[in-house]
Amino acid sequence: MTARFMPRRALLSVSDKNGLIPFAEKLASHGVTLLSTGGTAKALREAGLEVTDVSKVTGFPEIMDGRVKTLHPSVHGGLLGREGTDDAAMEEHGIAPIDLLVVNLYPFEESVRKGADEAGLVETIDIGGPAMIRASAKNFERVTVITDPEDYAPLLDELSAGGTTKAFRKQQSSIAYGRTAQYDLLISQQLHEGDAPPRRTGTVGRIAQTLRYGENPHQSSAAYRTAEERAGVLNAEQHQGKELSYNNLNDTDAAVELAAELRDEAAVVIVKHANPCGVAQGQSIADAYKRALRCDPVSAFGGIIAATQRIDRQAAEEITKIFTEVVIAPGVDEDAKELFAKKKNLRLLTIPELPDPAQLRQILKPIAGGFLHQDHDTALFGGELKTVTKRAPSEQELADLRFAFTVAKHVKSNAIVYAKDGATVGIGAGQMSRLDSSRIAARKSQDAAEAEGLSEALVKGSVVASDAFFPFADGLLAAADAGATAVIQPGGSMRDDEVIAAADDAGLAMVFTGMRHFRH
Ligand SMILES: NC(=O)c1ncn([C@@H]2O[C@H](COP(=O)(O)O)[C@@H](O)[C@H]2O)c1NC=O
Repeated sequence: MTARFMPRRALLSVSDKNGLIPFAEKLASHGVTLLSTGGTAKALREAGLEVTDVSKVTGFPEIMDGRVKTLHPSVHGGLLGREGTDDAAMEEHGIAPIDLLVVNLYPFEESVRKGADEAGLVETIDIGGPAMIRASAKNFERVTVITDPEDYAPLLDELSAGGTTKAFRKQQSSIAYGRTAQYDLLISQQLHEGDAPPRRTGTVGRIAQTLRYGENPHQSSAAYRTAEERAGVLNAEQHQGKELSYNNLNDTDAAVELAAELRDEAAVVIVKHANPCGVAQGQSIADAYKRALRCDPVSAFGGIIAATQRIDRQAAEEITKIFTEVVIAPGVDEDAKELFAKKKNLRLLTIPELPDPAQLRQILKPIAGGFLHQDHDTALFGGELKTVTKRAPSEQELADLRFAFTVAKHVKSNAIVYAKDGATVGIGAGQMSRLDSSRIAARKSQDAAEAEGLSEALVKGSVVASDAFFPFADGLLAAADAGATAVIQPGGSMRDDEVIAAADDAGLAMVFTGMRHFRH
């Protein structure tokens, strides 16, 4: 039989007091004596529970606005003392064991979300709480530590079964160290200043969802939420459809990030395998969708759609004409929902707002023995756009160039994006040569035109964006041959002069952005 241990004395010190009273009542009904800190003790007392103030145990008042309340040998000795090993020391110093610690920390994460100033952040750094959590978690042989209110019920189940098992205590200890690690990491990141990378970093998330599998069925997987709680797919409300898979989450995230950059207009992004395969602005979401779909209707089948505005019935009518895996938008009209409901396999998600791209923070990429860290790619241009050809782009070309470059930033490198009238008309992604990306984008545009029965490819009279400079004139000439009239690229190649001369010979207008956007 599994040995169970019934706690006799518990210390409760919680910032989040949700569920505290019924939980404490049950503890008391199991004969557990309650100790508590100021605010928690007050709440318990007001509910009619018998509770001893920690200051009685320490013989010391809570001082410095709560900065020091539980930091005392009577508390830490009570949590750390080993049964059998430390009995004499405890007796000598009059320390009574504490068998159960229930703590949730000062709401530092909330202060970050609310944009608290430095003083506000500092005052919500919990010191005594993590110290007690770590002490108790070390002593899981005897002590149970609860750091999440969601574990109140499982603990009470244990007590009803006669007490906690070692397995339960050890599991809670593991949860507790994960909690303090997450808390301290966020504090460290918030205090970091300057452009130099932090000495230590990483990411600690809290499990949001166990996924059926990872990218492939033989890979186990889960999704984790970090403390940022940024608007996005992990915080979206799902209205219908099966659970999101790993690939759905990854693709939807890519779609939302690009949609966020276009959020000032009605726009639609269609993503497949984390690459956009059709992006367009329009008079409405329905219009934008139809224009985005034209770019590559074959790839769009089974795609992920992100819209920048509410989806109405008209848009839903268009979207439901082909099979789509996920639709995400900042709202969906009721009559549109009715249409989507007929497509049982479509996952429909809403988010209150699209995230502000400037708020994105770090990117971590695991590699053997560690990981790479970089800031998010939040900017678009390095400064003013520079016209480098004899001919300057027209106003319409300029608008399309900006749009195409924004899309190219979100296409896996090498990225070539053709656009016309605020819609992509050819996208070449992920090739090892820029020339191949250019050719693939033009060919896809030809295919799309043929599917529509048009005599010429959609790229005729378009503009073209390249995520990095054209190292040779060949990629640029391929774009000109395909029918592009203007080019946007970062510039900076050793052969810029040759590329500019080729552009002039072909009658192209070309602008340099001064900023590259590799994406791998
Ligand atoms: N300073 C201390 O010794 C200390 N001991 C516990 N706390 C925190 O005080 C909070 C509870 O305070 P109260 O019971 O007064 O509402 C908990 O979040 C707990 O983690 C402390 N506060 C901050 O460090």
